[in-house]
Amino acid sequence: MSRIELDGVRVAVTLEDQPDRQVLKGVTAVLTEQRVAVIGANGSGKSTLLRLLNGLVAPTDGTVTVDELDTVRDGRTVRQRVGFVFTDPLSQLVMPTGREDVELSLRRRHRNRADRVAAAQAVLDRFALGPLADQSVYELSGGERQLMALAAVLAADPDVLVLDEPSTLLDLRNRELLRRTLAGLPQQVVYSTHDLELALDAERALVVDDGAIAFDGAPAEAVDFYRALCAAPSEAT
Ligand SMILES: Nc1ncnc2c1ncn2[C@@H]1O[C@H](COP(=O)(O)OP(=O)(O)OP(=O)(O)O)[C@@H](O)[C@H]1O
Repeated sequence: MSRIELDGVRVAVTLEDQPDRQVLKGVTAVLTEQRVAVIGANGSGKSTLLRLLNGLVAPTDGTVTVDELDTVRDGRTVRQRVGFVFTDPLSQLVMPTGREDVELSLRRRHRNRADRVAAAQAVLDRFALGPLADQSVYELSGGERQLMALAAVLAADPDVLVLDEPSTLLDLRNRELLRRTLAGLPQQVVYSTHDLELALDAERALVVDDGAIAFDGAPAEAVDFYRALCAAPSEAT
């Protein structure tokens, strides 16, 4: 399993009315479990936390390492090892069709075209996406695109898979397919989700609240903590 370390990570952004808006306020955690879920309210900082893991977001202060590789200094290598599945599949699917996208992901593993084509077909079959593989990605439904984006990232066989709200667009059957797929993956998987059932599948769950890790532990307790947090009157009211 990989070892992900966040050490004193602060992420600040500059907004017109807030020159030093704190999106993450000093996050420290070592993630070694195979499946880690990140839950929390809208805007709490979950996506930002996940984006740190493959260098899509750089810490303003502190460091993030994956197997001792620094996500900023060794960003290119980290991105080869850490696959990232975006919430919006269209920010990810860069080729006209799903098959081409999956084949693109496989170019590093299979230099030979025939091997690449066969491997792409195997990945597409795993998600029952073969019949949709040659359609324009713009003609696919949101859920089909989401599965296609996951297939394309998995094709590259990353050591760590990071998924930002992977089940948002999926119907019940495809959500179950996603759950089975994540449960069966040999690599480390870190995902954010508003789907609390999906969160319960993890071995460890982080609850993010207002840019900080408010709870870190067993998923069932994390879900209880999050429910209590949501039930508590907000400070703003
Ligand atoms: N680059 C940025 N510039 C300005 N604000 C940002 C930036 N990145 C994140 N934020 C703000 O930081 C907060 C946390 O954003 P983030 O996307 O991490 O939240 P989230 O927990 O994933 O939310 P959701 O559940 O709605 O997807 C939000 O208020 C967001 O608007």
